[in-house]
Amino acid sequence: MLKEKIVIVPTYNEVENIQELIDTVMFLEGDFNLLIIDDGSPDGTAKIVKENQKNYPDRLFLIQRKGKLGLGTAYITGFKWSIQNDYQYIFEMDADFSHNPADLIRLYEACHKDGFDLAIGSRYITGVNVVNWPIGRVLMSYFASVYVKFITGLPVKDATAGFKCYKRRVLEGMKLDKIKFIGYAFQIEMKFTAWKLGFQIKEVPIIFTDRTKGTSKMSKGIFKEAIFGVISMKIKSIISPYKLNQSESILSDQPSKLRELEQESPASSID
Ligand SMILES: Nc1nc2c(ncn2[C@@H]2O[C@H](COP(=O)(O)OP(=O)(O)O[C@H]3O[C@H](CO)[C@@H](O)[C@H](O)[C@@H]3O)[C@@H](O)[C@H]2O)c(=O)[nH]1
Repeated sequence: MLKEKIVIVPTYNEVENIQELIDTVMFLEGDFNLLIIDDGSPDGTAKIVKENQKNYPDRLFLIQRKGKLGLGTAYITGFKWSIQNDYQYIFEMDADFSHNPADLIRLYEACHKDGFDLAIGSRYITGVNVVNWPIGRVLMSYFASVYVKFITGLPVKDATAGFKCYKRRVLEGMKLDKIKFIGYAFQIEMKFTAWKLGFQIKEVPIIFTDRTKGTSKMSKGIFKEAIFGVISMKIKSIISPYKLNQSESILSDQPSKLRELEQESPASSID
């Protein structure tokens, strides 16, 4: 199996969605592989992933962490694993079908055919393409993007979007260990860092449909982190401008780097 595309999906209590998600991604045209980062979901999400691995031993992967450590650190763990395993196109996607897996193909094409470094599935290119979110959540999300643009200048209409395709070099070019946010502010920080490093970004219009199964993990803490985080990110970028990661590759020395990764996340196991 060609190690070209890997879709990273963080999960916390997604037992009602995970089986359908695996089936959908595995049957999608284009050979997308799937990496689930589960944070010890008490509802048994990881158990279902493990059962499915028997059918897709070379395409479905699972990293289990011992507790709920946040969306941001889950993705950073997944990015490092994906680089380590030589993937070229690395995707972020939610587990709950708010992102339509069929749109993975459009994100891939924006990078592969059109040559962009980072493709973002965007809700706010033409109006507001969000279905079934309460009006308060839509307004918060929309104005979060306006706020981010006002403070930082980031030329992206959907700053908190969590549906993306990165070319490998974007993630290699970042100092992933310096990414500091763990909630949805992580999504802003990743885009801001890619933009500051000069990568080419394309927003691809998508329709975001609220989950019909399970619950959102949005909290007041996550909201606060985003509000204050944007200001601190902007100040940090003035004090010490972003620079490309100059080490040959963050994972060039594989055995020793693997050891480092294991030491960093002693509470995780990879299947
Ligand atoms: N491993 C792990 N996964 C997590 C955690 N918190 C959330 N997740 C997983 O991350 C995905 C998104 O979480 P939701 O809680 O469903 O997000 P949302 O409220 O629908 O938020 C959406 O909108 C945000 C703001 O626009 C986006 O930033 C976000 O990515 C997402 O698209 C889901 O697959 C969920 O299981 C965590 O601490 N650990």
